[in-house]
Amino acid sequence: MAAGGRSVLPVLLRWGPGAPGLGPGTPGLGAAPRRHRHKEKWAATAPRIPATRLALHHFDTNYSLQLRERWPAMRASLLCEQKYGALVNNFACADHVAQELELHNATDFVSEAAKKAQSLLQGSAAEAEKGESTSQDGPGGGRTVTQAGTSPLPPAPVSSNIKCYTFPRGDITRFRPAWPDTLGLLSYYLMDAASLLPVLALNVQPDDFVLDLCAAPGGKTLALLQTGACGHLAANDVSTSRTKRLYQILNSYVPKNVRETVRVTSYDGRDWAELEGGTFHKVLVDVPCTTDRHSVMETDNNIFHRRRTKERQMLPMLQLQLLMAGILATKPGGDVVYSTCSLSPLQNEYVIERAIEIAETQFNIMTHAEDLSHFRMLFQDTFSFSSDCRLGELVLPHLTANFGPMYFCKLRRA
Ligand SMILES: C[S@@+](CC[C@H](N)C(=O)[O-])C[C@H]1O[C@@H](n2cnc3c(N)ncnc32)[C@H](O)[C@@H]1O
Repeated sequence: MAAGGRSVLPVLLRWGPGAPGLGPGTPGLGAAPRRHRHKEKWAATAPRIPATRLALHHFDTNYSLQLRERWPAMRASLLCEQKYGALVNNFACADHVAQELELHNATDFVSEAAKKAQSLLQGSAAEAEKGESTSQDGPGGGRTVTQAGTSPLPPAPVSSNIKCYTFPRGDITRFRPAWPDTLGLLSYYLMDAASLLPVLALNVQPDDFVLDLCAAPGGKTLALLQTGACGHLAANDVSTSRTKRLYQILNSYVPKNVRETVRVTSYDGRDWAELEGGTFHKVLVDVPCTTDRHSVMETDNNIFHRRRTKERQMLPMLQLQLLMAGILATKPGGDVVYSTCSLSPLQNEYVIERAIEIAETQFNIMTHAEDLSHFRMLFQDTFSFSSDCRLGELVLPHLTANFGPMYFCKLRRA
């Protein structure tokens, strides 16, 4: 591969704030700062509006157009306490953990989905068999075969090594903090349960080489390790302070002999392909985004702070560059999962579409977005999904299932 993440920069730059659809007032990105003669005086005397209010105003403007009558309920959900899932730590001696969680009426939504997938698979196999025998036995059998052939495709199986407990819809019980086992490893990790979906979509297979390009603080890295399937895991994050949190998570949840196999780095992910192009079977690109829920609730590290306007406007560009680096880091035939925790199509489907186009036109790499609609079917008891996504899937915050937002899309490199 001649060109890496950075060398594609001139091409990608055309997709900056000056490009159509990303300029001032563009839905999802907010207005660019305006030059004003009295700006300094204005800035000195204007009342400080908290970043959380700026975020809410921005979302009200854009998401009310995008989501229409569904926005008020989603807005209320974003402003309410979010739900968590308890990712069970398979490395801890935690035999009784599942029992205790089940005693409190929590269920492992991953194994529930796996059971559902299994019964759907058996159902469609039986249907196909029935269709076949009818076609052989009776008159007009050809028609019956066609009917059996049009039944929905069976869903792909779900990794059963990952276990994550959630309380049922409408139940807002909180998990108690995790406790250490005799070796000091914590029993479970509390996270937005929707964050597991990109990891499940990656579908890590035994001995896969896996790259987690934007890994810190490490919830998804930990989930990837729980599969027990990674032949090699590289966890990278440009931020050294956030990488320290990744180390803390590894130290608290993963035994020494396993964490020593994880390669932790702090490179700018956009440069990855220059370092190691085409080497990974599976790549997770969980990009920085407007973190919609955090932005309306927390003042700290808020991307809607006025001094971060430019950074926020450049997010889709950074996301695209990271996704391109992820595609270039993947082996032919390998998979990339891209994810954000934003509702904005500019950070979701548009980034995917542009990446597919650039991979083809600039690098002669063909990629296609995989159909993940079976996720909607398998996980509908736990999450509320959008039905409007052109590519990938989007978990919508809902008052009875207050997870997400979480967008994820899987690209297969030809
Ligand atoms: C959404 S967070 C990742 C969360 C993480 N995957 C998890 O599950 O805990 C996005 C991360 O991207 C990192 N990041 C931002 N720019 C980056 C870059 N150019 N290269 C690599 N990482 C970057 C940020 O430091 C941040 O930790």
